[in-house]
Amino acid sequence: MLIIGIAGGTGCGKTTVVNQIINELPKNEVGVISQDAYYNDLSHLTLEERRKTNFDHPNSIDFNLLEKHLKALKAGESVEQPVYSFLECNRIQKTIPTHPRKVMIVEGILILTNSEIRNMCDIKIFVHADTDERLIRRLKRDVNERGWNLNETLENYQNVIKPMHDQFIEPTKEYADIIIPNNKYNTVAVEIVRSIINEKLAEA
Ligand SMILES: Nc1ncnc2c1ncn2[C@@H]1O[C@H](COP(=O)(O)OP(=O)(O)O)[C@@H](O)[C@H]1O
Ligand SMILES: O=c1ccn([C@@H]2O[C@H](COP(=O)(O)O)[C@@H](O)[C@H]2O)c(=O)[nH]1
Repeated sequence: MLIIGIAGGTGCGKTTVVNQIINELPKNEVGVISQDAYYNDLSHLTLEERRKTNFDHPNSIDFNLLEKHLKALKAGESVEQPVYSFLECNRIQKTIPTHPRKVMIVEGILILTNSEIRNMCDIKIFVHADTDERLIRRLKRDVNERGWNLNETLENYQNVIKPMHDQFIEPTKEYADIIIPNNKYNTVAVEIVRSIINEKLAEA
């Protein structure tokens, strides 16, 4: 199993790039695991308390479970991937059966901060978009889809998201084998990653 790690700051376009990569690839040969599904279980807290959590610090992720699941998939076993609700700021009861695939993509802002996960990745990719571009995308998405208002997002961006990005996420660019510039849609980079995957699929 080839594991491809895709990191990058919030709003850089990781999910979009992953969807572009897997689009046109055989569905039963490539799987995706999202780091968001592995936020710590916060069921012991109220929604109000959960909304105050720092979701941009590496400690907010249950990396042990993510590592366990990746190892199981690599060993040919299926796992139950948690499902995360951004509106609830928590995992929900449902899980998604996730089966081993020839290629598994793991994406998330913090995945390259964890040395165990990093070492499991055969290819490490960092998606880059400028800070102002990411903030604009984030604002639109938080207000339209994730249950935050404009002021909450701006305040969170200044007090948590930006400092955490500078301290933990941006430095992981150094670990990347490939950096994808994504201020604009980057079809050439997507095509290159897709051809690497196709080569791997043809091997087996
Ligand atoms: N290259 C791009 N140009 C313009 N908008 C983009 C681009 N890539 C992603 N977006 C938009 O930005 C928002 C965040 O993208 P997303 O892929 O969810 O980022 P991430 O997963 O890194 O947080 C989405 O609304 C998406 O449609
Ligand atoms: O309940 C939550 C949990 C996390 N977030 C924010 O999500 C981003 C990471 O997701 P991307 O899709 O990669 O942007 C992170 O910056 C958290 O602040 C949230 O809003 N609510």
